[in-house]
Amino acid sequence: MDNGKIKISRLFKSYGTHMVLAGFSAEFEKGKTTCVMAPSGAGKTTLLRILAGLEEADSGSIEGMEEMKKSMVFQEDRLCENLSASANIRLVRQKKPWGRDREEVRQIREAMTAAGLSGCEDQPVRELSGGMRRRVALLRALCCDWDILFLDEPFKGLDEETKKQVMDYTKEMCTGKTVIFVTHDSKEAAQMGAVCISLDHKEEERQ
Ligand SMILES: Nc1ncnc2c1ncn2[C@@H]1O[C@H](COP(=O)(O)OP(=O)(O)OP(=O)(O)O)[C@@H](O)[C@H]1O
Repeated sequence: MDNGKIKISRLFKSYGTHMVLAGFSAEFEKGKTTCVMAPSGAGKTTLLRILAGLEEADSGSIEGMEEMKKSMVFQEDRLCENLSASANIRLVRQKKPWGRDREEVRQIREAMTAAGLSGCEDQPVRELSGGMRRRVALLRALCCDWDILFLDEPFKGLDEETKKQVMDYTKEMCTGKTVIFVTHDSKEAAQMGAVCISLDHKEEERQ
């Protein structure tokens, strides 16, 4: 086993009679961003959920990520509506009460500023716009202790200018780390400096 790679071999996953993953195999290089591209419904989220341990494959193997701490941005924001933006970001961190750890306050403020959310720290997320909530969800996943990050269309719904700002910050935070990124948009993949692989292989695998 090559320690620098995550090796996925012949993953199968069906829902009832619907085969979503039909023997998917790939290698993801550690320390790099890999983009998984495929049309809608091809099974990208299913693959991420299996890799993140949220769902089991019917068969196949995944090697090389046993010890890795995982973080994920889902397609949905999955925020706690009544908590503030900063409290949502801190939910998945080990922490002292907010304000006691000056370094943490500095880090979160800096991240929020980088994502264009300066001034929203104490605002309940139910009062934020869709694009602001998306960025809180992204920061929550980025600002915790992780070895591998799964991004499921993380920039969806952001306007072009905000998207560029947030992508630049995300790329900086992901430099040298292992990221698996799902998108439909090849421009996003290029901007993230990602190596692209396709999931659109089902028919040839079935033959
Ligand atoms: N829990 C489930 N039960 C039944 N079918 C499911 C379930 N989850 C996903 N599917 C089906 O599996 C297929 C792949 O879904 P998935 O969400 O993985 O695709 P995707 O490539 O991420 O799509 P999109 O780009 O639209 O998000 C779809 O046909 C979907 O309806």
